[in-house]
Amino acid sequence: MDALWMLPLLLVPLLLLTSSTFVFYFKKCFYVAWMMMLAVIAIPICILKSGGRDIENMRVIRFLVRHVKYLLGLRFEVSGWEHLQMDGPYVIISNHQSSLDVLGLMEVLPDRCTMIAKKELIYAGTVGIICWLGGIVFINRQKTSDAKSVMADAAKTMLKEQIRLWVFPEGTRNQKGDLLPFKKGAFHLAVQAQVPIIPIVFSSYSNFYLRKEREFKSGTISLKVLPKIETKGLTSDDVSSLSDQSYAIMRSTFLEISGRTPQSNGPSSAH
Ligand SMILES: CCCCCCCCCCCCCC(=O)SCCNC(=O)CCNC(=O)[C@H](O)C(C)(C)COP(=O)(O)OP(=O)(O)OC[C@H]1O[C@@H](n2cnc3c(N)ncnc32)[C@H](O)[C@@H]1OP(=O)(O)O
Ligand SMILES: CCCCCCCC/C=C\CCCCCCCC(=O)OC[C@@H](O)COP(=O)(O)O
Repeated sequence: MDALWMLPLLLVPLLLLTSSTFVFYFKKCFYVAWMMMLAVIAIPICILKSGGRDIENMRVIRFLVRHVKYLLGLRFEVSGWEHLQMDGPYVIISNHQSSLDVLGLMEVLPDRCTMIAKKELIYAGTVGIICWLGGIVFINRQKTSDAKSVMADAAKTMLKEQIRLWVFPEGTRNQKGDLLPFKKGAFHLAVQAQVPIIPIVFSSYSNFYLRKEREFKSGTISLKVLPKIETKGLTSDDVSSLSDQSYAIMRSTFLEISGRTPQSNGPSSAH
């Protein structure tokens, strides 16, 4: 009888665990904290292995991040692996819905591949440090001329050091259920380096992750690697059509693997 007063106390955690809003915030905080902690482990390993900023550190980061999907109840179904089996440098472009994209990215990340990211990420504590150690190229989105010159340098480095770069051409995270119009940087980069573009499409997260509704359930994400798009012989005059071509195939793939039809999703290719 004495223990009866404890019943409400036991009910509180039970209610919390069944509340989807609580699960949402818990999983989000856990994700950030866990990645920060993984970065703490990765930093000394990377420094000991390669002495500082080096693209080879991405192997360490990839290895350490691969289990995180299980902790969040996420699964990735990858198709089109064969399109990544290619020698030499290339530019990967993919849609960008959330910071959770990092988990899918690490599923398919080829060797000698790093990313283009906004410069603010360098201030993200231990994650920022690991991004720097992994050779991530930081751009200032507020200053187009700076971003362009960093990308032009990146084109040279890609060839000199035989590296691959992953760019999110939408330029920002987007969960509107469609792709945002593409920015041109990734296409200039590929044309300047004369390397192929490999599009990779993540299916919509809307069946398990809804920011506004504060829902973060378990879910399966389809990741589709598409055939390369050649840029040999193209010039800056071809950048717009290259971007339009990439947008069209990625958008139709996005709608297809997200279980939607182009007609059911508002205006087509809204550039
Ligand atoms: C253990 C813990 C692990 C943690 C792991 C962490 C992994 C982290 C993963 C991190 C993931 C982080 C992910 C992230 O952080 S995503 C956010 C950052 N990424 C991006 O923004 C990439 C995509 N953006 C672009 O490509 C933009 O175009 C840039 C940023 C370059 C400029 O954008 P901006 O908005 O300022 O300008 P604009 O696009 O309107 O272009 C203006 C004009 O300039 C022309 N132009 C553009 N570029 C070039 C060029 N290179 N050479 C010559 N010309 C060029 C262009 O054609 C246009 O001219 P016109 O056509 O109108 O005449
Ligand atoms: C000093 C502490 C600062 C804490 C900041 C928390 C940092 C996040 C930590 C762990 C998350 C896991 C790694 C995530 C890396 C992904 C970054 C990302 O997705 O950046 C967003 C960027 O693409 C587009 O930015 P906007 O949508 O334009 O905005």
